[in-house]
Amino acid sequence: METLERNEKTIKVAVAGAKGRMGQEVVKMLIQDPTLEFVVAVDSKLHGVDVGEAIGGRTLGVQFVQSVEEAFQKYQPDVLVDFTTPQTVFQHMELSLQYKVRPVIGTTGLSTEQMEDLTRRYTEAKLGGIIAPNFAIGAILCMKFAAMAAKYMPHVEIIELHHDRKLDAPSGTALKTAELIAKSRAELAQGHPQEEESIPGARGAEYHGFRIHSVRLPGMVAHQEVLFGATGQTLSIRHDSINRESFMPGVNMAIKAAMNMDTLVYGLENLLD
Ligand SMILES: NC(=O)C1=CN([C@@H]2O[C@H](COP(=O)(O)OP(=O)(O)OC[C@H]3O[C@@H](n4cnc5c(N)ncnc54)[C@H](OP(=O)(O)O)[C@@H]3O)[C@@H](O)[C@H]2O)C=CC1
Ligand SMILES: O=C(O)C1=N[C@H](C(=O)O)C[C@H](O)C1
Repeated sequence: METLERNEKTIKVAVAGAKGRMGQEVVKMLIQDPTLEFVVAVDSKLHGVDVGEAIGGRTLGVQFVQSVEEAFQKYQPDVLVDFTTPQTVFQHMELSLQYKVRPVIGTTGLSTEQMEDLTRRYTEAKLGGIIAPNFAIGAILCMKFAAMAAKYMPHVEIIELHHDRKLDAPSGTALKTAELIAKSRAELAQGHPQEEESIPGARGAEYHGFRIHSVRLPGMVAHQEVLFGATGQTLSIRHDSINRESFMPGVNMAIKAAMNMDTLVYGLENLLD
């Protein structure tokens, strides 16, 4: 049986959601980086099964355990990478805090209140970690460019497009983009004041006076277009992730950065600037 080499100087990483679309990419990335040690994965239905075999690759000598708590108790990882569901991620972050395991969270769908609560508690505990709604560098640039443009072209709508297995809407990326736009543009109610929807939802979700539209279709991965309008001109800023490898340099960077941080940050841009 082929097994991963163990090295005391590496960063020990646990993965929650390793059987999922993103989790499988994370596993591939971890086993290619000799400075990272993939020690355990979490999946309640697959406990005891080798992760490599479960995701259709070579045997890795790393097994699934039933819960994040079991992973922490048995393997004492330095970092938890989480790509699970909006319903489970908050509890995983509470356990990370309790066991002092640094979280690298890609899972979207945490509420603003949950995020504020976690940020306060992690800061008090001086435990570093990151919640990033998008780990692709192009998506971060899309958000930044959109925030810059909104200052000069405040009429804006966001269209985000994803695969049809996605649970949350709007996407975490669209929400973060919207937050940045709302901060940089003057408050403005867009569209015709007497506008009416003949089919409810036709104009999308309203956020601080502008609209967010969510498209879900098979064949899509992760895409976002931010559209601006002004007299006689429009501007479109678009990002496309055409595969899930696009997120991996960001996840790799976050794992390493988390080891040297003592606060919880929201957004990959916090590690870049
Ligand atoms: N930040 C970023 O750059 C990106 C973030 N995402 C986000 O990542 C998340 C996952 O996306 P994706 O990989 O497509 O989703 P998937 O549904 O493919 O994967 C989620 C995985 O989590 C597992 N899971 C569910 N509950 C638990 C639990 N309590 N403990 C351990 N594992 C659990 C699921 O197992 P089972 O099916 O057996 O329940 C599944 O294998 C989403 O929130 C998505 O928005 C996605 C892409 C990029
Ligand atoms: O579910 C996805 O796939 C993605 N989710 C994240 C989000 O909600 O923004 C990041 C990326 O868009 C892919």
